[in-house]
Amino acid sequence: MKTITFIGNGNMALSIAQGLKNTYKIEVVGRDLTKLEKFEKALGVPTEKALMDDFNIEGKQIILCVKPYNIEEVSKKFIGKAEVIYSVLAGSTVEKLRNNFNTGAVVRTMPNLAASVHHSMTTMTGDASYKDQATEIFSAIGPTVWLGSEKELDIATGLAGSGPAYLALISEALTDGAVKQGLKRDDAMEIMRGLFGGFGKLIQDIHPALLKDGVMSPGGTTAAGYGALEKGNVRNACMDAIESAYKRATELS
Ligand SMILES: NC(=O)C1=CN([C@@H]2O[C@H](COP(=O)(O)OP(=O)(O)OC[C@H]3O[C@@H](n4cnc5c(N)ncnc54)[C@H](O)[C@@H]3O)[C@@H](O)[C@H]2O)C=CC1
Ligand SMILES: O=C(O)[C@@H]1CCC=N1
Repeated sequence: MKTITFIGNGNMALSIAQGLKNTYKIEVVGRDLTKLEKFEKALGVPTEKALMDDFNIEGKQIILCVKPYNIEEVSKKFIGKAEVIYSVLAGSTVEKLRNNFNTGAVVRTMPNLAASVHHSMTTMTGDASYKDQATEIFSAIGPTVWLGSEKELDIATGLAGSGPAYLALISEALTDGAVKQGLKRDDAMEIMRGLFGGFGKLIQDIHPALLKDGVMSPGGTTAAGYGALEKGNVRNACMDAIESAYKRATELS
C-alpha cells in the first residue's frame, strides 16, 4: 500500500483521509500529539503520526491541509524534498507553494465540505504530469475536474468550494419562509432536505432552465414564487457571490 502524508489534521484532512484510508496508508503530521491521536481515532485505522518540527518529507506524496496564511510558518519546519504536494489551500498559487516548499511537483486542488460524505466536487490544476494520479487520489472523495489554469481554479473555488455555504443559506431561508407561513419547523426541515435530495439528482441530467420550465405552470404557484425571487435580485446576488469569492481567492494568493 502506498503512503499519503497529510500536513495538517483539521476538517479537510480528516474528510479526505476518510476517503483514502482503504487504498492508502495514512500518515499525518501536525503540531499537537493529542490532536493527532484524536485524528487517528476519528479515522478508525492505524495511522502514522508525527510532529512537524524537522519532519523529513523526502520523496513523499503530500496533501497539504493547513490554512493559506500558515504556509510561510509551516513550510520552514520540514527537511528533505517531497515528490509532490497536493494543496487544498484556497488561493495559494503554485508559485507561492514552490517558493516555500522543496518539492518536485505541485498540484492545487479545491475540494468541498461534501468530502466528509465522499461527495466532494473537487477541481484541480498544476503539474500536468500528476493529473492522472491527482484524479485517482481525489476521486476517492467524489467527482473531479482538471482545469487548465489557476485562474479557473480560483473561480471554481467560488462555485464548488464555497458553494455549500451558499446553498445552506438558500435552504435555511426557504425553510424559514415555510415556517413564517405556518409550517412546523421539524416538518419544514424534513421537506427541505427531501427537496434538496431530489433536486441533487435531477440537476445531474437536466439543464436548470428546462428544469424550471418543467415546474412552472401558467399562472401557478411556481411562477408566483419565482417572480418574488427575481424581484429580490437573487440571480444577480448569486453572480456577485461568485465574483466576490473569486476576487478573495486572488487576494489569498
Ligand atoms: N472547509 C472547507 O470547506 C474547505 C477548506 N479548504 C481549505 O482547506 C484548508 C484547511 O481547512 P480546514 O481543514 O477547514 O481547517 P481546520 O482549521 O480544520 O484545519 C487547519 C489545520 O491547520 C493546522 N494549523 C493551523 N495553524 C497552524 C500553524 N500555525 N502551524 C501549523 N499548523 C497549523 C491546524 O492544527 C489544523 O490541523 C484551508 O486552507 C482551506 O482553504 C478547501 C476546500 C474546502
Ligand atoms: O472559505 C474558504 O476560504 C474555504 C475555501 C473554500 C471553502 N472554504
